[in-house]
This record gives sequence, structure tokens and C-alpha cells, in this order.
Amino acid sequence: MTEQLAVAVLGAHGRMGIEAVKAVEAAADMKLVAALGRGDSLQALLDAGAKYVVDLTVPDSTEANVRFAVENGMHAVVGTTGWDSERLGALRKLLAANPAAGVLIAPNFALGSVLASAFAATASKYFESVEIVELHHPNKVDAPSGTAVRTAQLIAAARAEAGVPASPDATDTELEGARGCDVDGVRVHSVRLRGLVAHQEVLLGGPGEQLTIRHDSFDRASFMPGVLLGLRKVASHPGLTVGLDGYLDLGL
Ligand SMILES: NC(=O)C1=CN([C@@H]2O[C@H](COP(=O)(O)OP(=O)(O)OC[C@H]3O[C@@H](n4cnc5c(N)ncnc54)[C@H](OP(=O)(O)O)[C@@H]3O)[C@@H](O)[C@H]2O)C=CC1
Ligand SMILES: O=C(O)C1=N[C@H](C(=O)O)C[C@H](O)C1
Repeated sequence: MTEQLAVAVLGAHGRMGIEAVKAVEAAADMKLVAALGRGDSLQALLDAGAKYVVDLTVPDSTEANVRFAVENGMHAVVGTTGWDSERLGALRKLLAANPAAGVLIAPNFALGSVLASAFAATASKYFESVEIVELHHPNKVDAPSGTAVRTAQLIAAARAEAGVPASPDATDTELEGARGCDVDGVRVHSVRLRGLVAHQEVLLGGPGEQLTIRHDSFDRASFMPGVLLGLRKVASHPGLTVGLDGYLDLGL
């Protein structure tokens, strides 16, 4: 049998971390060597011999965690939000100095969500209007969701490449926030509602028709196949990969 991947989970006591610990423990090709929460020293990663780190913490912690992992020869699979272009730029520099390390920043690990974002980007080239509605549990601390930001960026890039103009919008007076926020020219609306987990709709409008591309995560188990896939692939993808689609063959 090939050697098991020595995996550590950061944020192990959080909603996602609890699921990730269970998923890694259940994977025959992986061994959970550390499960750290806030306040635990990252030195424990070295003491435990971790070679792979899964970061499911908070936007304020994730950057330092990934830096520690990369500087200490580990690969990192990151689901935490907050990786804006400035942070990604700094990470690229860090990886250039540590070329053997692989880092996956995955705004969403659910395979259906990754597919929905890719479909939406493709479809958006053929519709006049596009807006995103993301809907999450009310304990979520960031808005808009990382998934919505990523989807908007993919849509904006696809439309720019295809020469599609901005979505029409005659609004000239509004209460603050009524039209959501603007991510690369795409309007994103955030709903926080008890009972929800993670959901997103991309609304595409053309003359006399609408296409809605919706994805629902009803349970955090939906993210675990993507976490495990990321762990299995990250070492063979040195450098930075943004989006699980970087490890998939979507053929779009
Ligand atoms: N990519 C994906 O598919 C998904 C990504 N996410 C993202 O993952 C992140 C976590 O989400 P969720 O599990 O719901 O959030 P939680 O708040 O439930 O969990 C985060 C955990 O990380 C802990 N933590 C904070 N700082 C550190 C640190 N430095 N080291 C170790 N642990 C730390 C927190 O501790 P404390 O409570 O003490 O602060 C908490 O237990 C969010 O950014 C979320 O958006 C969520 C779902 C899917
Ligand atoms: O906080 C969450 O719950 C989620 N966060 C990620 C995001 O911000 O996109 C992924 C998923 O939507 C769940």
C-alpha cells in the first residue's frame, strides 16, 4: 500500500473543520496527524509530521496559517474566505520562493457548485443581464460569499472576453444596498437566513426569457469530496491554484 497522506486540519472545531476531521479519518489513503483550533501553536504541525494542511478557519487567520505551511514544506488546501487579490499576490511571491509547495484556494469544495459557476460563466456570454443571489446561514461572518465573488469574477472575465456589454440598469435613485454590491461589474445580493446552509442562484436574462442556475448545499458533507480531492491532487500541482476547477476537467 502507498504511504498515507499525513494531514492536519486547522479550524478543526468549527462547522467545516468537524466534517473535515471525520472525512480525513474515514479516508483509507490519509492519516489525520493533527486537529488544531484557535490558540493552538502551529509548531504542533511540525511535531506531528504534517505534510498536508487543510485550512478551514477565519479570514483573519488563514493567511498566516498558509504562510507557515508553505515555509515549512507542507502543501495547503484552503477553504477559508478572504483571499483578495492582494493576499493572492503575496502568496504567489511566497510560492515562487518555495517552488515545491502546492496551495489550493478553493472558494467552494462542492463539485456541483464548481460546475454551476463554470456553467454560469459560459451562459453569461449569451444573455444581456446577469445577477447573483447567494443565500447562507446567519452565522456566516463575511458577505458576499467567497463563492459569489469567484462566480462574479468568472462571469466578468467570460463576458469581457466575448465583448458583452454591462448588464442594463436604469437605476438612478436607491436606498443603500438595494442593488446589492458590485463585483467586477456583476451585482451580488446576499441573504442570511436561519435554516439555510449554502446556496447560490445566477439569474441570466434575455429578451423574453430567463435562465436560472442554482446550486444548493443542504449539508456540509457536500464539501468533503472536494476537500479530499484537493488533498490528493495538491502535491502534483505546485504553485497556486485558485478554484477546484483547476484540478478538474470540465471541458467548457
Ligand atoms: N470552500 C468551501 O467549500 C467552504 C468554505 N467555507 C469557509 O470556511 C471558513 C470556515 O467556515 P465555518 O467552518 O463555517 O466557520 P466556523 O466559524 O464554524 O469555524 C472556524 C473555526 O476556525 C477556528 N479558528 C480561528 N482562527 C484559527 C486559527 N488561527 N487556528 C485554528 N483554528 C482557528 C475558529 O475558532 P473560534 O470559534 O474560537 O474563532 C472556529 O472554530 C469560512 O471562511 C467559510 O466561508 C465554509 C464552507 C465551505
Ligand atoms: O461560510 C460558509 O458557510 C460558506 N462559505 C464559502 C463561501 O463563502 O463561499 C463556501 C460556501 O458557500 C459555504
